[in-house]
Amino acid sequence: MIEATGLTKRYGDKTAVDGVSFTVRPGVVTGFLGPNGAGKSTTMRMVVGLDRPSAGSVTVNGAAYARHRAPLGEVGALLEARAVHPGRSAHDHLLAQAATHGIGRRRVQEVIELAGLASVARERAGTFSLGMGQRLGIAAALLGDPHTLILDEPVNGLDPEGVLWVRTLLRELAGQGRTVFLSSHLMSEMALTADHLVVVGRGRVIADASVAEIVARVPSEVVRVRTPDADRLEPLLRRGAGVRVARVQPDVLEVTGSDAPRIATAAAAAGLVLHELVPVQGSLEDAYLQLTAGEVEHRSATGPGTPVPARTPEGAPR
Ligand SMILES: Nc1ncnc2c1ncn2[C@@H]1O[C@H](COP(=O)(O)OP(=O)(O)OP(=O)(O)O)[C@@H](O)[C@H]1O
Repeated sequence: MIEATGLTKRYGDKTAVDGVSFTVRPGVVTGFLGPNGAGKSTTMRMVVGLDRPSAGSVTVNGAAYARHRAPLGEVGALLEARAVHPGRSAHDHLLAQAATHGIGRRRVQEVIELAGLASVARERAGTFSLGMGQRLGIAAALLGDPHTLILDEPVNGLDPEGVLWVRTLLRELAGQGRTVFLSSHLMSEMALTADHLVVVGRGRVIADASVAEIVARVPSEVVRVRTPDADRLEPLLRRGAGVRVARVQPDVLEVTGSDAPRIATAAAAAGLVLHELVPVQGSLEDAYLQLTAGEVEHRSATGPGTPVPARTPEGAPR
């Protein structure tokens, strides 16, 4: 369990984390989301004592990280995957960490195999790809068989097999009753991996709820209608003011600007049969973009809805 209370970090005039309070519970995967610069990494660094809070506090399993006698057995963290001596092999890197924390050689071999590093464990870590470096960072986080895992962007650079491995591993660890706290900018992956989300913007918590609750906050705009009478229903629905209808299959319409009761009423009045009438739920990405719309510090020129500038054949913007 991670408990942050009024956690604050200032760098000079800049308040990176601004009075953040949240609880990360055991037994579930909790995702930590927020735009670039929102304060996620700073918060995670404070959890493991790499940054000292300017105000407030954070505990792991009831005590500040530094107060734990065997911190690697309490918390495993992946914060900077590249924090490895490039001339050292993955095996030696893990062995050195294990030796300084009273962890045996057998556990080193276990995490090497668990992370899929067996074939490259004797190679210099400096030659590793981004994905292999991530695997090594995750192996190091697991070394002490910790109750709590904190992972900053664990799937960054991983291939699809690696992404699936991380997802399965984290869900298994949470299933064993451990606390799993991870950040990622990949919304589709977060939707598959996390049960609960803490969303931050400009250093403050803007949402703390289950994935399902956060997705449900976005009103469904599209209604999917399956009907053998699509040829007659389509023009009927189009008569409604502001209603748009897309024929996505011969017997399926996607309707925007109306709702399920109005569509059902119109169909019934005309004696048309419906086989399916489903409001289509928005994605986590839609919900996240709505939540953080006013919180983005570093907005790209081509945000959602912004036209992409046309390019000349040479590739230069016109
Ligand atoms: N050591 C530092 N000195 C000064 N400012 C810092 C320092 N570390 C972070 N910041 C600032 O604090 C804010 C939060 O940064 P942080 O890295 O925690 O955000 P983040 O949510 O992890 O971002 P990202 O998604 O880009 O990784 C940013 O504005 C950043 O520039």
